Amino acid sequence: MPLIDAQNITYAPNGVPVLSDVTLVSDARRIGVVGRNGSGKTSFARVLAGLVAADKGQVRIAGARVAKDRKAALGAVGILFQNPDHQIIFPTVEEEIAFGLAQMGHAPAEVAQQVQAILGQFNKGHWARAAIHQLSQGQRQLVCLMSILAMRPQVILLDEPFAGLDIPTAMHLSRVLEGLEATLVHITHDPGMVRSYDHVLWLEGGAVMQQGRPQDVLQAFEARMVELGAADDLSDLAG
Ligand SMILES: Nc1ncnc2c1ncn2[C@@H]1O[C@H](COP(=O)(O)OP(=O)(O)OP(=O)(O)O)[C@@H](O)[C@H]1O
Repeated sequence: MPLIDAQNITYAPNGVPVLSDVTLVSDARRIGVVGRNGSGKTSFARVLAGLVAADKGQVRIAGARVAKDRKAALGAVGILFQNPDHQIIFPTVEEEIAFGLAQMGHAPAEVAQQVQAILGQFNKGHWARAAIHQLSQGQRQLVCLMSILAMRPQVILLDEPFAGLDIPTAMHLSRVLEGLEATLVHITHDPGMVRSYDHVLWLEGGAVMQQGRPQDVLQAFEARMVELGAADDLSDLAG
């Protein structure tokens, strides 16, 4: 079974069609998802992570039925949002990182040891007791990433993780992400971010417009974006 197996996903919260018949079945290690504002990228990420259930079709990541088996999902897939404040629940760094590990069922002593291990890996042992609200946005994003990595998911979903970060911070975080063993699914409206990837999926109006090799998909995507941008007709804007 492929690592990512999402077939014919339809998602219509409160009857509003957001995703229709979206399929991504892949073992590629670096996957990009591109699309305009409102094309359904974040919704697709939430379905892939099992945070919401598809209305039709099913998602398996590393064999786990992510929407049904939440405990297995934590070890299979992690999601890094655009805004760290949408993710952070706890006042201190160590509590935030410990939470997911505890949810996975690890004993308290093991949780404490793994929190120290992941902080040490990033030379941030001194952050353990730090108040998260006193960290910068880039630092809070790193706390979110460490929280995910501590759970060692096989797939990490990145939903525009660089928005709001300055160039050096974004470059640093980008290097950390690219160096990861885990499979990355990187959601972005910026084709430059995923040009070197193995597979790209283009969403348009909640459906797959095209998917395949980045050079093919991104060329078509960019041509379409320039065409739309050049048009005067604002009625063509999504939403
Ligand atoms: N729970 C919901 N109920 C109703 N409509 C929704 C819901 N979730 C998403 N939508 C709608 O689905 C569409 C896709 O939203 P989504 O956030 O997935 O797009 P996106 O591609 O991530 O956009 P952006 O790049 O602007 O973040 C939008 O029109 C949004 O308003």
